[in-house]
Amino acid sequence: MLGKLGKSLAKTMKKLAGMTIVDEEVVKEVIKDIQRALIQADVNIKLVFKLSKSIEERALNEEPPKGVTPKEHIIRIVYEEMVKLVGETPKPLKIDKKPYKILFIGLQGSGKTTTIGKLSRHLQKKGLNTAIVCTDTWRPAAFDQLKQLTQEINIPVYGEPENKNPLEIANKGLEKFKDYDVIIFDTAGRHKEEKHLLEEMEQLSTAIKPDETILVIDGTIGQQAKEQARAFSQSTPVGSIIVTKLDGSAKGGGALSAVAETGAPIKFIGTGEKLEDFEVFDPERFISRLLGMGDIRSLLEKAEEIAEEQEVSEEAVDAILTGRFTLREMKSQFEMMGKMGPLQQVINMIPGLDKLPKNAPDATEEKIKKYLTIMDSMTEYELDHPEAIKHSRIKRIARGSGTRNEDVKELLKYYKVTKKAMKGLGRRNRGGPMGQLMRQFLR
Ligand SMILES: Nc1nc2c(ncn2[C@@H]2O[C@H](COP(=O)(O)OP(=O)(O)OP(=O)(O)O)[C@@H](O)[C@H]2O)c(=O)[nH]1
Repeated sequence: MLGKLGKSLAKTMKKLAGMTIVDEEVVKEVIKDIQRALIQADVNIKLVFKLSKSIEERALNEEPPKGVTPKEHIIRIVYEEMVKLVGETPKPLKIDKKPYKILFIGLQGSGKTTTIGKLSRHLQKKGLNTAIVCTDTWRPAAFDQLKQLTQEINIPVYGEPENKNPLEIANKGLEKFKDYDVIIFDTAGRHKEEKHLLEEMEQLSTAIKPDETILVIDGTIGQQAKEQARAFSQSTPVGSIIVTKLDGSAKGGGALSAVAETGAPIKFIGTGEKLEDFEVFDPERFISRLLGMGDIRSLLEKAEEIAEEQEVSEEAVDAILTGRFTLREMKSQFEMMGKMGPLQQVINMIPGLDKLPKNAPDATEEKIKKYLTIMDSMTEYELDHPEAIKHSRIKRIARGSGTRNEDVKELLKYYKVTKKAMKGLGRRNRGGPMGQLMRQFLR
């Protein structure tokens, strides 16, 4: 898969391995490497600069969401920007009528005939009855090539190597295969003049009335793919594109990005000479493989989960700012602690609360864990009414949580001090600077 580009990008991403803070130097170095790799892959220089600018801006300015490491954050940005470069959402081929007619166009040698064999196998595997019509009158051997390619998979091919009229062949084929689910039309890839080739495509398109016109582009031509896509789409409306020969091609990245730039969706890619060297093009999957990361999905899911948890923390902030601060709120704060950093650090950021650590017991990670265990042994009533927790309840809670009475008392003391310090906040405007600050630190 785009061998060299993939290798160098995967190597580049490894540079991020030890990064614990967003290190500007490392980010710049990584961007330089990406630039170099993409330019070598013949990606248009303007696109490369646009991409590196967005990566740099986002990497240095966007705060990593809590719970996402700086390394994961940068990988995610690189990944998202690279996906944009090749088209974002996958556009699958939808076979929604019968017979579904697909017209294949593309220059000679682009891999058109081979790709027709590949697609017919792909559709057949999906349970669709597929047939092929060969209208290439310029290269009579194309018919034999198709027959040979599809022999072992039992797909019928219609053609008349002696007939010089492609429209006639197309119509006959259409009639012959009218009961099939899909009919694929192969066309000529050359003419005496390119102009005539495009005219022939136009005529065929009018006669066949295809449900989909697929342009096959040779991935080794790099960014020239853009011009080719334009030229064809001017004579025949091109529905989608298949980029071939991405195996081992140094310029595949250029071809893919150039095509994506025209807005025509890339539906499949060819990755070898054999019928099975063919895959549905999914920009996200493609880029994760290129960056050498199989687990990018889970990384994105993690970021989404954290975003959801942030919504919960907003609720907690609202509760506090409206003056409600029971053990329940404190518990939910503790539960979010893992995502927010140590309480001490959080508290130190709030003006007015900075005095708290001096007379409050330290809230270390370990203590927070213990406090959570203790609160798990409390009843709903106790969580909502901390003032009701006296002697016998303390004893029961300590026993239930496997802690000592002193631990429960320490937790209650911690709660009281915190509540006192928070009291002043409640009366202030929720949208005021204090509210905003609270929201920020809980984010
Ligand atoms: N490595 C590699 N080779 C491919 C791929 N697709 C096609 N080829 C090769 O490219 C060459 C040209 O492919 P064809 O399918 O004959 O090309 P065509 O576009 O049909 O050519 P015309 O019939 O002359 O228009 C053949 O040698 C194929 O084996 C691919 O994805 N990877």
